Amino acid sequence: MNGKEAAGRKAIDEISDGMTVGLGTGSTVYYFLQALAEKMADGLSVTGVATSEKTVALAKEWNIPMVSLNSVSRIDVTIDGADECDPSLDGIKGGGGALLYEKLVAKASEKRIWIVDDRKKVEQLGHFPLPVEVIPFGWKKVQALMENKQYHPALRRNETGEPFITDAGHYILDLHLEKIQNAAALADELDHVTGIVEHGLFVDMTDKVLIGYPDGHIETIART
Ligand SMILES: O=C(CO)[C@H](O)[C@H](O)COP(=O)(O)O
Repeated sequence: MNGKEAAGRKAIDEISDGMTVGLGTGSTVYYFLQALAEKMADGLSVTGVATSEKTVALAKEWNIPMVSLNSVSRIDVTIDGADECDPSLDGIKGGGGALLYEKLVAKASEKRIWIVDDRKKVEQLGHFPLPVEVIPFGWKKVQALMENKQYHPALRRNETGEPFITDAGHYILDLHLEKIQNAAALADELDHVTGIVEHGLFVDMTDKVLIGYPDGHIETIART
């Protein structure tokens, strides 16, 4: 057991029969999907809405029925990972490149729960590079703007050195900020830059965080 596995498996307690569940992306969500598949083999019935092609593939492998975001009127709960989470339950997501679909699914959800290991818990956001999804057309203009603002953008690349392409066909600029003084203000600023499709700041969007520790225990922080 490690912290990610502990948190991922604990999230199964949030799921009831008949729910429509948003399925996040990443190595912590992997453990949640595994636990979900086990429960479904025992008779639990849920429908999933995936946040990435990777999650679609895992869900198919584990026979978790999937529907598209367009075809559901509501999602009961979404279980997703995060790259950093601060004491107000704001965070950075998109380390796996799925931030756009993750935010769309999160916004369509009644309840949003993050599963993280203890290394993701921070006092202040920003040490983890902030992913910003940009359209390929003219992306260097957005990069130049981010450079002018001293946001230290770096184009994300894959193992072969090519630009990383998101499931929606966009590029990612990772902003090396070190410290984010005001997450809401930065989110608002990035929301208004032409060419930026989405960013990985999730502000006021999470209801509960399950933090897993290496010894298997869980710390729960809920929005009050
Ligand atoms: O935002 C994400 C993907 O876009 C992930 O939730 C985040 O990167 C955490 O991943 P992991 O659980 O593998 O550490």
